[in-house]
Amino acid sequence: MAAAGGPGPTCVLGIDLGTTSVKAALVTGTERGLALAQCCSRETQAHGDSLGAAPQGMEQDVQKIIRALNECLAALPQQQLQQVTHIGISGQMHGVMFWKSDKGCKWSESGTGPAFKPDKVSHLVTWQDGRCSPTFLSSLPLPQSHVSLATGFGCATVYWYLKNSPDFLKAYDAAGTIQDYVVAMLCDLKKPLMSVQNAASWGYFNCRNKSWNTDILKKSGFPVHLLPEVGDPGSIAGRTTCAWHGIPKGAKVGIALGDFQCSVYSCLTERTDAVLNISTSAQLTISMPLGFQPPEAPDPSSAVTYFPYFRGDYLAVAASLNGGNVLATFVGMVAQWAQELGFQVQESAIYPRIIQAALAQKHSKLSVHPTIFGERHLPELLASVSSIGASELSLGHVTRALCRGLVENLCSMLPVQHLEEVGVRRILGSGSALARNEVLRQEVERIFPFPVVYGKDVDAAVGAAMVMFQSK
Ligand SMILES: Nc1ncnc2c1ncn2[C@@H]1O[C@H](COP(=O)(O)OP(=O)(O)O)[C@@H](O)[C@H]1O
Ligand SMILES: O=C(CO)[C@@H](O)[C@H](O)[C@H](O)[C@H](O)COP(=O)(O)O
Repeated sequence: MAAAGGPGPTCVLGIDLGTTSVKAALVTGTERGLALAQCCSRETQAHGDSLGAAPQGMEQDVQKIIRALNECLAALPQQQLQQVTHIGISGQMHGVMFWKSDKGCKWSESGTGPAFKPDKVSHLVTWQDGRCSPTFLSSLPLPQSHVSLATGFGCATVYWYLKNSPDFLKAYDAAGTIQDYVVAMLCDLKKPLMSVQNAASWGYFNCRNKSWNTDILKKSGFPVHLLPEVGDPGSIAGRTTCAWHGIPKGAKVGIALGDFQCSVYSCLTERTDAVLNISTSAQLTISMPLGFQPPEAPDPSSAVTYFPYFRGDYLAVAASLNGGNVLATFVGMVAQWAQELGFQVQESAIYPRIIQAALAQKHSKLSVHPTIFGERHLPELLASVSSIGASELSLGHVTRALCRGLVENLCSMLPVQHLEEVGVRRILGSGSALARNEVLRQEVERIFPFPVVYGKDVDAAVGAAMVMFQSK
């Protein structure tokens, strides 16, 4: 880990509000550098198809996300939480939730000190939401942003509500990502604050002048009052207004960050590193040269987009919609088939079995193109399987081919040859789906002609904490 920056914090809490799980990490600063003292993760189980009325909608129950957050903090050692002076928060990007600014949560005594629960809040419409069809998106004004607009992006979702359920928006006066919501509750912000990283992920945001496309949005009736204030990644959003799970009142809270950028920040040390993150989704990324500015207009057909990082830097990212979520869907399919055959099998028991089965099958001729969720640059190209030989039908063959297909799909978006041309010398692996799946790691090591180094499965939470050590 990087060395602590100066006399600053000594104990920082990092949080990642991911799509599948919440991660918390306690990072301490010592004279020998930063150290991960404790960590915890809890699955949110927050998904639910019936949560939202929209077709292809993908919403999460904010109560369940915050419950997982509270469980994580309650599981961390109290005496270390009492030493926390800074809190860094990251989370799933693009998504949007709404709340009433004066009734966003209710504080009460929990077993480990004051904690909050959501009050007048909406569900979280996540980055996996598909309610905004290509036809609907093309009916919206053209953004002045280098990021192409896509379904699941906050501004697109707000437009959807404006057109399909305008009364829904009238019930709220604040909006943000789930991580912006948590920052606003901890610091009692009347107006949410959002980092450039998350603003860029919503669409209709100009990263060059760090401002929303307010004129364009206003002309089309967009409720611009819902747009958060925007600040620089790494800046301080405020201080906690009360003790929280033993963390003293007055702890500095960083502006909320993107989970992907924090995963990268946790491990990226050389500009010749490429980072491969496989969590619910998957990303392959390289640093752009200092001073790089993205093009004024995006190329919607490009598989690579430019994410704002820290200190005005950008990352070139192959951001796939198909990562751990494809494996999770495959496991769910196996569980469903077993149930239809009269057997009850827990999904948590299926993961180790399919991984063991695939470890016994070093090779598989099956070819799986795994994009069951499409890709933003090719939304219509769904998954396919080919080269299906009679001897290739075991659970091990299929799992091995599926893991290989996930990695090959990322490489089709950001080819190995390009990595070699820009001087990449090492792959840094992050994300739980990678950390927990040896077959996936084997396929990564088979496909990339570079050494591969792996982080832990709490990378974004550690990255969010590390950012606080650099803050003033
Ligand atoms: N028991 C398990 N063994 C291996 N992989 C798992 C297991 N449980 C979940 N996963 C994988 O981990 C992924 C979630 O990773 P995680 O880092 O928690 O996601 P996020 O950061 O997006 O919340 C799932 O999509 C699934 O593919
Ligand atoms: O889709 C993109 C980027 O466009 C991904 O970075 C996506 O936003 C992130 O994976 C989400 O923030 C979800 O992250 P995770 O829950 O998969 O860790």
